[in-house]
Amino acid sequence: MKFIIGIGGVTNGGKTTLTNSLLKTLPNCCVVHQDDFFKKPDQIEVGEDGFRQWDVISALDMEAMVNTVKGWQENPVKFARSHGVSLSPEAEESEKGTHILIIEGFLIYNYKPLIDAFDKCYYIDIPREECKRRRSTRSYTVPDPPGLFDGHVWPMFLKHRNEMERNCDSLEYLDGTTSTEAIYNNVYESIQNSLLNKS
Ligand SMILES: Nc1ncnc2c1ncn2[C@@H]1O[C@H](COP(=O)(O)OP(=O)(O)OP(=O)(O)O)[C@@H](O)[C@H]1O
Ligand SMILES: NC(=O)c1ccc[n+]([C@@H]2O[C@H](CO)[C@@H](O)[C@H]2O)c1
Repeated sequence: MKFIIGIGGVTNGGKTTLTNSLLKTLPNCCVVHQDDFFKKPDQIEVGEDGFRQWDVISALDMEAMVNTVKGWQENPVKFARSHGVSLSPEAEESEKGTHILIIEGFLIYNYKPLIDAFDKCYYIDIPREECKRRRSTRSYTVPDPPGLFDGHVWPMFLKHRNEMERNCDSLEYLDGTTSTEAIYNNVYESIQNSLLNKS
């Protein structure tokens, strides 16, 4: 059985933290991080507002991301091996066993060719001020210029959140201000229930 889990949500909501905990405990579990598909800085458009437009879908090579997901769907055993993920003896025999893929990122529900792939769609939310506070402690490969959060990151987040709600009808919202343990326990239990129902 193949099972694809989406961990979406606002920047700094805790997607990577949750994903890393799930990767440690879910069996035969691979991951695709949307941030790995950002285009190079010189390919990112500069908007009328003067900011490089990082928080839009065209900043990402989504075709390459979808192809990576297809690679896992076609041969999860080969994908796991080439990404250093160890498999249970049962899962080593291709069609036997359960293979899980986590797709993690801030715009994973805003690209139509990806939406149908998900068996489960989680979405982590945090309030604006908490998001701004957490973001100010982070350092990305390209540091945020002054004013980026208020001028680009948050307005784009609001736009995409509306768009996503129109695209997806099976989102499960998670409160990213609760403890990392509480979020993990909640999601782990929900995944176990879904796996039981699918098998
Ligand atoms: N439940 C939580 N409570 C408080 N802080 C948290 C929680 N989860 C994550 N954090 C903190 O928030 C910051 C962002 O976490 P993380 O990298 O997991 O978010 P993200 O959603 O993957 O962000 P991005 O998409 O911008 O990379 C980190 O400093 C992390 O330690
Ligand atoms: N990973 C990167 O290359 C990069 C560069 C510049 C900005 N970002 C930010 O990452 C967040 C998504 O995780 C977005 O809010 C981008 O602004 C990422």
